[in-house]
Amino acid sequence: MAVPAEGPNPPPPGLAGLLRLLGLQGSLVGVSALSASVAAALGLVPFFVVSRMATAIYAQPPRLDEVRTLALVAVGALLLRYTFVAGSTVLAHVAAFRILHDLRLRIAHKLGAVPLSFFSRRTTGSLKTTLMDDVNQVESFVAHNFPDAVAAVVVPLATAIALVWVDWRMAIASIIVAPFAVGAMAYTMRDGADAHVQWNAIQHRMNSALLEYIRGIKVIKTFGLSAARFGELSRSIQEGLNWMEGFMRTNGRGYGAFGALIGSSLVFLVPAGGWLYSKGELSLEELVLFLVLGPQLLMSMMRLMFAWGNVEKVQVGNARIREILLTPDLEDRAGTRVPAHDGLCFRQVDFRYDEAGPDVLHQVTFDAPAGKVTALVGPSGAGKSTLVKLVPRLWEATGGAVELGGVDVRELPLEQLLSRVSMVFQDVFLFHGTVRDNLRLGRADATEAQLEAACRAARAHDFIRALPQGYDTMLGERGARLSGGEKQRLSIARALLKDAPVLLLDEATAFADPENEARIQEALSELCEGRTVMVVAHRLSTIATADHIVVLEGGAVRDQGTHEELLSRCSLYQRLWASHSDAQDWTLGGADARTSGGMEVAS
Ligand SMILES: Nc1ncnc2c1ncn2[C@@H]1O[C@H](COP(=O)(O)OP(=O)(O)OP(=O)(O)O)[C@@H](O)[C@H]1O
Repeated sequence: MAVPAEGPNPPPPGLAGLLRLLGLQGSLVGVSALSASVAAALGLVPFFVVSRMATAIYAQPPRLDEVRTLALVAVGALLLRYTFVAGSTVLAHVAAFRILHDLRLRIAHKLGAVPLSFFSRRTTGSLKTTLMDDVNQVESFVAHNFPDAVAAVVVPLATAIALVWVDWRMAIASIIVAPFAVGAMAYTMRDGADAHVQWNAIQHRMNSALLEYIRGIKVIKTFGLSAARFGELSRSIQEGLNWMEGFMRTNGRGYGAFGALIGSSLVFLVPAGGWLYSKGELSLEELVLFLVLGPQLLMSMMRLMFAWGNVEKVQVGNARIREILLTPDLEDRAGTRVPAHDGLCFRQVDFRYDEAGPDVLHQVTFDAPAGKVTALVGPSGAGKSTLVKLVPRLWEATGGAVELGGVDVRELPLEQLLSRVSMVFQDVFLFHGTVRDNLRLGRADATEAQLEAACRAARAHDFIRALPQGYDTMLGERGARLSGGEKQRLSIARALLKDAPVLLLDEATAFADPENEARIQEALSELCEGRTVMVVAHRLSTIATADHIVVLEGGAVRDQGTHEELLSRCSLYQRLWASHSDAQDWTLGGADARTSGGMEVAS
C-alpha cells in the first residue's frame, strides 16, 4: 500500500486546518455540500405548496385541479430531495473515507519514522486515541457535519430572503427571537473550545488507563484487584462523570433557554399574522406560508449550533494529529560512507533518556571487535541494555559516538545500518499472523528451504511441525500460543534468516525448563558463529567463553578484558562471578530438591 508521504503538509491549526483537510478531497466535498444545500432547499417546497393549497382549498368554489397539481409538485420535490440527500451522503462518505485513509497512513508512516524517544513521552492509549478516535472525528465531520453545516447556513439565508420578499414585517416576527437565541447559544458555548480540550484530555486519560488495565489484567487478577481498585481507571471514569455533571450544571440553563427560544417563534407569528390578515394586508396564502415556514427558519439555527459544536471537537483532534505529523523523523543521512568492517566501537558515549533526566551512560569507551563475542556484564541498572539499543539507533547517544566499521552509525543510511544488525531480545514480539509471516520479517524473499533450514538451526523446526497447521499456524496476539522458549527460538530463526553480520543479544535471565535452555543455547551458538556479537550476558558459560568482557557499573565502564584478567584484578567482576556461581548451585527446596523432584531454577 502506497504511503502518501508526499501528501500535503500537516493541516494547520484551527479552522484553516479543517478546511485544508476538506481540501484533500475538495471536489467531492464541494459537490456533496452543494447537493446537501439543494436537498435542504427542496425540503422547503412542501411549505410553499401547503400555503398555496390553503387558498386553493378555501376558494369558492375550491380549485381541486390546482390542489392535485400542487400535491404532485410536493411529492416530486420530496423525491428529488431524497435523490440529492442520497447523492450528498454517498459523496461525503467517499470523501471522508479517503481523508481518513490518507491520515491514518500518514500517521502510521510517521510513527515508524520518528525516534523511539517520541514514544517514551506518550502512552499507547493516547496514541491509539489519536490514530482511531481523532481521525474518526475528522471522518464523521466530513461525512456528516460539513454538508449539514453548509445546508444549515445556505437554507436559512435563502428562506430569510424569500420571507422578506413576501412580507418584511412577518419576516421580522419570524426571527425576532433569534438575537436572544444567539445570545443564549453564545453564553452556552462561551467556553466551548476549553471544554472540548478538557473533555478530550479526560478521554485520553480514560483510554490510557483502560488499555493499561486490559494489558495488566493478569496481574490484576493475580492480586485480586477489582476494577474499582484499579486507581487510574476508576479515577478517570469518575473524572469523566464529574466533568459531564459540572458541564450540564453550568450549561443546562443556556441549552434550555436556547431550545425554548428557538421553538417560540409562533408566539409572535400568530398575533402579528392575525392582525395583518384582519387588516387585509396579508393574504391567506402568505399567512399560512409564514406559519409553516417561519418556525423552520429558527430550527435550522439549531443544526448550525450542533455543526459548530462539532467543529470545535474536530479542531482539538486535529491539533493532536498535527502534533504527530510535525514530529521530525529520525535523521536518515543518505551518506556514501561504507563500514570498513563489522566491528563496533563506542567512543566516549554519553546517554540520557530524558533531556532533563540523569545521565544513564557516561564516557563509555570500548571495542566489540569484528567476528568476536563481547559480553556486557554488570549489576542491574548498570546500562547494559541501553548500550545495546544505541547500535541500531533505537536511541541516539547524547554525546560521543557509536561506530560500525569505523563509521558513526548516524552517518550511515538507516536502511544500510539496519540491514547489518540483528537483534534477539528477551521480550520477543510476534505479530498476529502465521509462523511463516513472522519468520519472513527476517527476510521477505526467503524460500521455503531457507525458512526450514533456519528453523532447524534454531531448533525450532520440530515444535513448528507439531503445531496444528505447521508453518501456516496463526499466532495469536503477541504469539500467545507459544511458550517463552519457543518464541525465543523463533526469533533466533528470524535473525538467522536475516543473516546480518552484527548480532545484538540480550540473554534471557532464567529458564525454568533446562531442556528448553539447552536448545536455545544450541540455537544461539549457530547464530553467533562468524558474527560480531555484543551480548548482555547472564549465563556463566557465555561470560567465561566471551572473547572480551566489559564490566559496567552506574553507566560507566569499570573494567574490561578477558575472563581470567578480570577475575584476577576487578573486584566488581569477582563479586558478579561469585554471585553467578552461587546462583548456578541454587535450587528451590534446598540441595535435596534435585533428587526429591523439586523445581530447579538453574540447571
Ligand atoms: N525507557 C527508559 N526511560 C527512562 N529510563 C530508562 C529507560 N530504560 C531504562 N532506563 C533507566 O536506565 C538505567 C539503565 O537501564 P538498563 O535497562 O540499560 O540497565 P541494565 O544494566 O540492562 O539492567 P538489567 O540487567 O536489570 O536489565 C536504569 O536506571 C533504568 O531505570
